[in-house]
Amino acid sequence: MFSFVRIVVSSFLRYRLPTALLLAAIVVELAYETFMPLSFKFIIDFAIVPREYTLLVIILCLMVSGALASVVIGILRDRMFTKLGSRIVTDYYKQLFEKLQSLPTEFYHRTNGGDIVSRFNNDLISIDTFIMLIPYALLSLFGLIFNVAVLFILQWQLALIAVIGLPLCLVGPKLFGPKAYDASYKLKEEQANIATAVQENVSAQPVIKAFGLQSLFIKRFDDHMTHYRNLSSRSSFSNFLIDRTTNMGTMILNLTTICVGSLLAYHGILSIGSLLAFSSILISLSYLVAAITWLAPQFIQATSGMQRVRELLEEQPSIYDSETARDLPHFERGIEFREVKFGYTPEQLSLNGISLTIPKGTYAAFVGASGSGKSTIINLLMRFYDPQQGAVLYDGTDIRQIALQSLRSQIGIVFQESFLFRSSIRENIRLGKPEASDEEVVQAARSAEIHDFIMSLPDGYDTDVGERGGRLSGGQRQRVAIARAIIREPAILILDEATSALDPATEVAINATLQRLTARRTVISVTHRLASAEHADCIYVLNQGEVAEQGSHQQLLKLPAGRYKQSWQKQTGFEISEDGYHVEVSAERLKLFPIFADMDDSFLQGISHFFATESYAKDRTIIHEGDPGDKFYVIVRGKVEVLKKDELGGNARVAVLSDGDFFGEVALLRNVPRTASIQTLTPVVFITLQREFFQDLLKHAPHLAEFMESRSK
Ligand SMILES: Nc1ncnc2c1ncn2[C@@H]1O[C@H](COP(=O)(O)OP(=O)(O)OP(=O)(O)O)[C@@H](O)[C@H]1O
Repeated sequence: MFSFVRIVVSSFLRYRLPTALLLAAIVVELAYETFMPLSFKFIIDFAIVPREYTLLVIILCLMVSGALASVVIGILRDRMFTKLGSRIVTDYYKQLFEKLQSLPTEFYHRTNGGDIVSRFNNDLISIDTFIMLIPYALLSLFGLIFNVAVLFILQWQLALIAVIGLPLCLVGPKLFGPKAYDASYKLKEEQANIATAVQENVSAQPVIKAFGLQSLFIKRFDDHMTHYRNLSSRSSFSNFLIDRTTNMGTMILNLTTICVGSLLAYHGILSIGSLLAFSSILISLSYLVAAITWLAPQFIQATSGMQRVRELLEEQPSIYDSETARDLPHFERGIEFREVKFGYTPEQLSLNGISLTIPKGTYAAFVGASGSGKSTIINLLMRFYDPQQGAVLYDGTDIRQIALQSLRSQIGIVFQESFLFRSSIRENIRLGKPEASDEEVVQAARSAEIHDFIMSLPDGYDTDVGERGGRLSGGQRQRVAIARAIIREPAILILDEATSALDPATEVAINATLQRLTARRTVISVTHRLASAEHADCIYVLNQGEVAEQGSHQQLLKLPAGRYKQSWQKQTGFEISEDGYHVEVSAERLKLFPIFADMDDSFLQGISHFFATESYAKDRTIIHEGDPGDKFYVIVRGKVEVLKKDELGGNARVAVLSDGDFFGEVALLRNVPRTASIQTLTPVVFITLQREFFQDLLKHAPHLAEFMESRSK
């Protein structure tokens, strides 16, 4: 609590003049408010009883002008304070937001989005509410001190009783304050959990609907609510107890002093005017104590809110410019990974001793199965993380010795799903180079081959792209993202699965654009789709965090039984029509599936005509665990995840499948329930074969039917 007061005081001290004026205004108001009850003594004892008319008029005039001055000064103070208070609060918002910009990717991987948002939504708002009450708090606190001082001037014995009794009022806050603080802090944590749960639930609606998980999530939310209810009632009850016990204290105090005061007045020890002044000061004291107890819960909420805000402000970024960091001069020679070992967690290495060099002006592609470490290469190249061993070097300089801003300003990156901000197309492109002229924006859009489309829109470059770019198609979004990356004329262009989430026709078109754009540039591409890497100068095939093979497409195809060759064979053999709605598969390719491996070519030729093409958007559940199985699926393009129900009723990912992978072969032979659910992670094109067609064909080849049966047993 003291640190909260210290932080608030230091925030005010940054604005010394307005703070000094504010305090002066408060002193004037206090003087008037304390004088008011005291006026009874002067009016009765010095003017009415001795019948001093002139003095009476002077006192009344003083009271009226004092009231007027107090009102005017009060309004000025309100005006001044609202400006000062909101400036201080916006400073906190800014500090927190700036902090978020400085925190590394690793922080965002381990922190819930809802928790961060809740620090803005709940914690800063409780601080805001209390700061706006500060003048009121100061008036109440200093009012208490001023009034007690006046009591001593009036009658010290009686004042002593009041002062001894005052701590009675503080018993409640002392006893219940820590409990209220604790409950308030936990309540805020739970509010953050609820925000996270709601945020996750909204994003996961397609999965929730597809798997019929509504009741499971309602049950989980109920658990949150039970916890929230308990914490909320604990927090409020502690605050009520503080309020109630303080009021009891003031009641006892008032009663005692009024009784004693009346007895003193009866015996002529205290004048009537003093008794009246005394009791009205006591009444205002009770109001002040009530005000302070009303403020206590706000103070407690703000203190626990400030604790959570400070936790975030004190978060130490793991990636920052070292004191010796220098700007990277224009990128000239190349990038080197030297014996790089890196793991996101101590238990698992995601890159295990990577050594390679990418010379300037070349195209390097990283390919490999899901989880092989492709994205991790980019995370280290961008210095989102630092390696635990070895080093990443640009032009021979360790990346840790390069100023981050100068490094990233030379890199343009296109992600798999490029985030567009809710503003115009022009502004989205310009984000790549904030100082770019309109001509440069148009030039970048032309290079990304989206200028004509933009010009066909009624608002052209001023068209609002909608939330996350939702008013544009996936391909258009990606082209805007390409324009955003190249407007800065980056020395290095990074493509992180840049075309993987697109439908086949759009993918082909954007790959063609990229091929034109990437000529003579240093390009680093990460992709699971080998066709996108075919033209690279060097392809690195990653396997479990190591480079398993490297070389050009032709060199890699020559490696006998090489990983690349196998993956290439797996991903090729499909002919996709231009619109992407029809896929032909060759008999040769079918032979690579174990179920067809021993069948003769003419039979496979026959089967190939019975494959249907099916396309699905991202986040669709195409197979539910337990459903009857009647189809064999081959992924022509795209990624799916295989999910199995866990003990808690949720779905656990057991594998990720991509181009050339297949599932459900047993469904060709008999009707067995699906053993897992399949959900698309990107738009996916499948070819599928129905059991009834396959079985019909088998009828014409009885020897194969027998063979298949024997294999399946
Ligand atoms: N933030 C993270 N925290 C912990 N482990 C991670 C994290 N990101 C990736 N990993 C792990 O590191 C390994 C390499 O992951 P990476 O994302 O680089 O693979 P990838 O080849 O890009 O896979 P994909 O093609 O599925 O994106 C995987 O085992 C993955 O589980």
